[in-house]
Amino acid sequence: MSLTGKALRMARLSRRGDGRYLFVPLDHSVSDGPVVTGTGFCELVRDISVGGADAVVVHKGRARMIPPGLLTRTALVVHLSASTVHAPDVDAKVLVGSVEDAVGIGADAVSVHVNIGSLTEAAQLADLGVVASGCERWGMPLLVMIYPRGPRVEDGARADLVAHVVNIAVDLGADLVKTVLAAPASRMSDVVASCPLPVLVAGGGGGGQSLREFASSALAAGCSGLAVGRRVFTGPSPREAVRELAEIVHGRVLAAEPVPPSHMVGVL
Ligand SMILES: O=C(CO)COP(=O)(O)O
Repeated sequence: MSLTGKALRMARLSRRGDGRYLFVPLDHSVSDGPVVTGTGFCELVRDISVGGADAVVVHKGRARMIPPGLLTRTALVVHLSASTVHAPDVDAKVLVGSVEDAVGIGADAVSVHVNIGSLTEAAQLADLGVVASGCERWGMPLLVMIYPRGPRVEDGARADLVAHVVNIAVDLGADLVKTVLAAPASRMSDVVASCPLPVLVAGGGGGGQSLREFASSALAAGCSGLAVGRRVFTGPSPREAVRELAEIVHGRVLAAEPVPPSHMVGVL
């Protein structure tokens, strides 16, 4: 692959260079409410980085609060979509930023969320098209978070539906796709086989499965990675949770890496 902005940034997204990805989304502060108390955010990012995550996913304003020293080994994905639990339609994602915003922040990638089957699917697809064009112009990798989700979707974990939505992301310009783990998890291999791009699965709230079981079943089905948020940052030790996940995703324990000194963490 020749050196382009997209190729260089894509390489930064897989920290071990193995084409596997462990992302920790922290965009829940927009959708659901604060992830941690104000001053704890940088410590959380530090734990996530030391634990071995490949990237964090945050909105642009929060991204500006992360001390740069924390993002030398862990990449930054700026999320461009938003909706909240208070909306009349929680599935109606809107764009709240641009690829140019993300370039200015120094992002390694942007992400966009699309709910196929939602009442505003058409607008979300149009937004994806705009962002994908911007990503091509700027050499910015595009992570598309795409789900069968909305009033017209009876079973959003059905493998054929999941295969359909990931291929929409492929057709509209994604570089990486994030979606739901199909149920049963063994059917996720059909989804992965249908998709020419790396597929990451979202962590979800648990549903009775341990984090290790969830992660192992996703990787066993051929997924290229995970995006786990709540089960990292609501647990007793985000650093240990990330370490455990990194071992499953990358297949080996991280060699001891120096912990960034606290002066690089700063305060909010
Ligand atoms: O990708 C995700 C949110 O953007 C997944 O988050 P959860 O692990 O909290 O479901």
